[in-house]
Amino acid sequence: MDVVTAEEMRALDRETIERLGIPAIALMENAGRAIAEEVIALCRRRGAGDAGYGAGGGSADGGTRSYGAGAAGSADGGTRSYGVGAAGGAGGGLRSYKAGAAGGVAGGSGDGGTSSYGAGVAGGLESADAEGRGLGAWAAGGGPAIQPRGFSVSADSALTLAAAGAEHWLVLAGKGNNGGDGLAAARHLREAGIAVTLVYAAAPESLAGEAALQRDAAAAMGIPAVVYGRDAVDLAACSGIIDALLGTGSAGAPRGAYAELIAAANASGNPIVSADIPSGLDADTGETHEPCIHAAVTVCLAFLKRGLLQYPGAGAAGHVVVRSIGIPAALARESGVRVSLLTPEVLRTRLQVDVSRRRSPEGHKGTYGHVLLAAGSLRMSGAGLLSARAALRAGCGLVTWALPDKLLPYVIGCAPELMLAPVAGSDGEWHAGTAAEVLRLSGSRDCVAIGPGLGRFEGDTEWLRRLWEETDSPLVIDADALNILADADYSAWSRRHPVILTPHPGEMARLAGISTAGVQRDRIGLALSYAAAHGVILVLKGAHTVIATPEGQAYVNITGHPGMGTGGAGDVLTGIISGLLAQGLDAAQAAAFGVYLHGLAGEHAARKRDNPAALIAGDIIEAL
Ligand SMILES: NC(=O)C1=CN([C@@H]2O[C@H](COP(=O)(O)OP(=O)(O)OC[C@H]3O[C@@H](n4cnc5c(N)ncnc54)[C@H](O)[C@@H]3O)[C@@H](O)[C@H]2O)[C@@H](O)CC1
Ligand SMILES: Nc1ncnc2c1ncn2[C@@H]1O[C@H](COP(=O)(O)OP(=O)(O)O)[C@@H](O)[C@H]1O
Ligand SMILES: [K+]
Repeated sequence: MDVVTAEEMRALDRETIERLGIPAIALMENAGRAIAEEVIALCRRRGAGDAGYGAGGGSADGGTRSYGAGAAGSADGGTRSYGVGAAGGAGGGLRSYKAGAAGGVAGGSGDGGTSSYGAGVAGGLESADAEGRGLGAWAAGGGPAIQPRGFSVSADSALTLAAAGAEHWLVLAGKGNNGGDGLAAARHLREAGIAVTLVYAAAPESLAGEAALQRDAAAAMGIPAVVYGRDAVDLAACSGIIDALLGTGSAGAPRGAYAELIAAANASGNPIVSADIPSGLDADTGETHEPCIHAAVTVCLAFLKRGLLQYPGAGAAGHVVVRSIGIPAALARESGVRVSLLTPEVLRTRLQVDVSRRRSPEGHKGTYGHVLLAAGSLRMSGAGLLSARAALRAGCGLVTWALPDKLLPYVIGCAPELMLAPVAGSDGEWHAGTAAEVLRLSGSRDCVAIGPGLGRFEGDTEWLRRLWEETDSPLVIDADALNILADADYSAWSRRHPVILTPHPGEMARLAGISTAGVQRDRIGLALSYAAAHGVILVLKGAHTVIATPEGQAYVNITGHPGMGTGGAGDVLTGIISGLLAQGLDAAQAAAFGVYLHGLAGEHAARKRDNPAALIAGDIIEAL
């Protein structure tokens, strides 16, 4: 699934309208319809008493694929493959992305529009609803009790709601195309029997283009409308709010009526469904302006926007559903969009990773590679142990752990599967003179990982430079080895094999020479620019870890759990990536798949505890 900036989205929009000839109003209609369907899905879930938004009914849409990324996301045996709706329907290409914390399989909206009677049914509520209405209408019309062969009738299950009369939604409409999307949604909701009132943020006469057409269509249907600042509006007096104030055309903090409506909507306590992005969010960076909508659901149109994946924006967006609106998905790649969500599909198709981690029937330990780890010091020997054990669990054949010799007696037996290679360090610390020994050990290894628990020592820059320049295999650089790099001007260091850097935001700040807040402001943008400038694979850790390649490709991971914020979790990641490298994955594959597996293991580990706060790094290894 591709992830775009606002500018890329505008270019894709133009391309669709101008080159493919798909009218802008058609895209807006599709957007409005999609938003209305998601509002109805939310109403159904609420009717079913589901407070979280992750447990809706199944999908009747053959083209609907849901991707669960919540803490207790879809339990699919750990493969996280897409859930495909049971029955066929129209409307292919609809994809949803679930980022909420609530469990369950994300419920797509049903689209039984072209299905024959009784087929194309969604799970639970939707099917009963669709059939019930269809029968009722038929009977009321006095038609035959038995349908003639070859003739079929069905209600539009996507737009049917059993208790529609209990709902009244306000549509907050800005004067741009985002407002136009909201106005189109209002008509579809009205068609579903839901009461709707439009709340214009600006004088309706100021709307232009397609948004003005939507304004006129809504007026022609007699949908009631008020103008904020001119008419009295009580945002608490409704059952839900569509936020169609600002989208990707938003610039800076919301002003005037927009700001007041956003604040009032948040204060109303009503669920808010945002069109495309929550108003007040920077669509590119994920920064939230003051004020910013706190949405229950965001119906993102056509492609995921970067801001919806980056915190705090990802938090403000609630449950994110990406809906296709008629812009061909393939256009993104063709137009040079280089950021994608790290899904199993992306791992398989774009990164060519064998996600099954299949073993050859005739394989042996030599088949799966050998990791050399230079890590651990007196006070942080556990970091090395965690990395080494994680590398083994990632499936590599052998792991040799090079460590200061004083530590040897203490770690012998901790992990009998490991090979230990003591180097000079009678005080339990690393020394510059060990470079030659580490280099010798690295000679017959498939990759080298440096850093967890390493500590700093005199001459460490020159020590790292030698390993950087002379090891004849891919390198993974973590923890204190990153701090050594940050203090060195390593741009002149030569390197023949790929390097993977795995900084957390604090380490990234030191590497980039900016503040940690500066790192978090636009993680995707920073990861891309740093990786390209320094010719490294960059793994910027934290919630929604970003993996960026020197060639300008980035992947955003959504596996993981807040319980993973615990000492040593990063050491485990270093081990996993190294273990995958040793098995022959290339650097981008190992970094991306390693991050993905690490997050997945964190989720599994969190589920095993009574409370995920109890999670410790070793649990992640055991859950691999
Ligand atoms: N493929 C696409 O890109 C499509 C986009 N659509 C929608 O169009 C949106 C983009 O529409 P627009 O480019 O018209 O822009 P927006 O509708 O996001 O906002 C632009 C309007 O808001 C005002 N504005 C901007 N920043 C403001 C601020 N900080 N405070 C107050 N007012 C502000 C501007 O003066 C302008 O009138 C998307 O987010 C999406 O919802 C859909 O119509 C379908 C097609
Ligand atoms: N809220 C979160 N959601 C997902 N993953 C997280 C979260 N918090 C931490 N992690 C993951 O846990 C790991 C922590 O790494 P790091 O900060 O380097 O820990 P340490 O240095 O103690 O090993 C990273 O891979 C990070 O992405
Ligand atoms: K919006």
